[in-house]
Amino acid sequence: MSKLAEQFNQRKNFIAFVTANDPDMETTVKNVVALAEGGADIVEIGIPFSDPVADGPVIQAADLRALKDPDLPIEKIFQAVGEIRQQTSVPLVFLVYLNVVLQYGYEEFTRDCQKFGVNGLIIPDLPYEERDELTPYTDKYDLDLVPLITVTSADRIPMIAKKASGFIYLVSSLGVTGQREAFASNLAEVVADIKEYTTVPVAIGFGVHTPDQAREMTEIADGAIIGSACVQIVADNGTQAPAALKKYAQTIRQAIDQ
Ligand SMILES: O=P(O)(O)OC[C@@H](O)[C@@H](O)c1c[nH]c2ccccc12
Repeated sequence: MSKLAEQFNQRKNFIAFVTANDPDMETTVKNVVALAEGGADIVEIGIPFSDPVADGPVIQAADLRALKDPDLPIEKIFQAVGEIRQQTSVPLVFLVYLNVVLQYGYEEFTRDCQKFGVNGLIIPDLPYEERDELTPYTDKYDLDLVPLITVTSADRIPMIAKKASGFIYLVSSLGVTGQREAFASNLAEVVADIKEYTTVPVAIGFGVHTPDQAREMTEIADGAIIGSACVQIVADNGTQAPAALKKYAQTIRQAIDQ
């Protein structure tokens, strides 16, 4: 079983997200470790990208902060992962746009993911139809390629679910990443539908930010994903973010476990 999927055996998962190099790489390393210490089960690390089409204002702003280093070399992000790995075994997933992977090279990128200790990839702009161009490499280097399912992709669920690995990322509602007050009303049905086709765990993200919402999502599914709320804490606290993130993670953990 994959390390990501295995992580869901113990308890409902809290999956946190931070953008790499926001505000700098040293803080990113500390942020990921702090989130794990606070109770995050999996951490997504966003690779900053100049045209993050699926992202709302909070993560777009983080990408801008991260990219003030004009040519942020991906190697620097891999090195940071190596440093994180010396401090925690928390499963790590890269949230990366396809162009970044293409530029670096499918073989090289997936190889380095394995080498430095990344467990999976989420590629929001990878069309399902092109998934198989990458799976020879993700299989070779033992990485999970986490698919996204939207609440409107009902007829595609069987096809996507059958090929999923790690976990399935269920998008809570239409639109870009960022905080929302309301989610699609049929989330529980979509989860039930997915579970007819696979035993791969399902986590819900997009718009989750309060402890109550996190709990609500883990009642419906196997995990809750929180991105923009974590990134906003980084925006507000800069290099002091690790302590603030740890505290936030503890409140989410408590709400999920209660
Ligand atoms: O920010 P939110 O609304 O909490 O959603 C999670 C999300 O940030 C994270 O998983 C993510 C960041 N960038 C993305 C792009 C596409 C899909 C998902 C993501």
